[in-house]
Amino acid sequence: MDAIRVEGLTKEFDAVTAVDGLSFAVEQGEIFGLLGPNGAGKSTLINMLVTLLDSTSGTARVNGYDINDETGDVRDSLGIVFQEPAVDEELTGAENLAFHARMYGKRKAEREQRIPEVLELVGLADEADQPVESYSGGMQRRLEIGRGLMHEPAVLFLDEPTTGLDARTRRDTWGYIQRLNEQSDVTIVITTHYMDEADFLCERVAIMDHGEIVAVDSPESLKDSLGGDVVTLGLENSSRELFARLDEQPWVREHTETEEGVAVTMAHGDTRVADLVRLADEAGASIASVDLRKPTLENVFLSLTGSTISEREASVADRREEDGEDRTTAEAAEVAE
Ligand SMILES: Nc1ncnc2c1ncn2[C@@H]1O[C@H](COP(=O)(O)OP(=O)(O)OP(=O)(O)O)[C@@H](O)[C@H]1O
Repeated sequence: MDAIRVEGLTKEFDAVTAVDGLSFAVEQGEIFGLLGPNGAGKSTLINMLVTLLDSTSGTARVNGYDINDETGDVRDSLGIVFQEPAVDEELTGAENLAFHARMYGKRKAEREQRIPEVLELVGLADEADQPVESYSGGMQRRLEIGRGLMHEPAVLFLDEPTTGLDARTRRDTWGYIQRLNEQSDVTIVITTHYMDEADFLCERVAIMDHGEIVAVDSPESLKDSLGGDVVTLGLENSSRELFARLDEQPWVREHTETEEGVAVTMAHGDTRVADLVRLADEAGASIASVDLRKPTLENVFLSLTGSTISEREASVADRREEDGEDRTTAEAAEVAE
């Protein structure tokens, strides 16, 4: 059974189709990323999957339960960590977890067993009895994640888990997320607009744009679909012999003469630089420079959508500024429903 199976899921707000007929599946135990610029529809999708928002049409199952007909079972089987802080700063880490566990109806004995387990998982065992207001930003985020794990959900949703954290703390947080996925086998769904986060953390990534999924695959395959890494050799003398030798190599996908020398496309370019230097040497070409470029998920997004993520975010920000009032009204109507 898939952890999540989505079929034709759609959400329309008045004038906007925020999620447009999505179909995809998340396997059990994987870290799955929803990657896209602000406004792509990630939060709307997650809110439907966790049953906080009704869909306009389509279906989805989370842990086998239907999001329209079995909302209670869906909620019991998942954990969610929102972007906004949900822990009480005046309580200690352990007290926050105890409070959450009581809300989920866990008995005292269960709570006493689960709290230290969770604190250990998120690396806060030593700070369990300190007030949360003394925690750093990264520690608070880890406590939020721990809170989402208290009732042992099969699927954990993390909405933009490292937004607002500095670079070092973001990397540390990725490490904790990976470890808890390995240690507790929980399926993790992350929304992010950070390319490096999706690349580093996720086994598979769905790239979202304008409410649609434009590609789903592992970061490696997505990047590989662009044709491979490009190593550019700057040459002091143009060498026909080198081009002939490159033609003979089965691992060379393509080579093009450039102003400075030759650009060679291949998989795993970093392991081929030594081969290229040897070939140039054998062909009597002298190398002036070597440059290795690996495609990023940003390049993948650009090739699939024709814009960079930042260009998309800038245009969404402009649009939101223009019709800010309408959005607020629509949101209020939605909440009131
Ligand atoms: N309550 C609402 N009423 C009207 N339009 C909405 C509402 N919620 C979202 N939208 C619109 O739906 C689209 C998708 O928004 P959504 O928040 O799901 O995107 P996102 O990828 O999660 O981006 P962000 O990270 O900025 O939340 C956007 O065009 C947004 O303006």
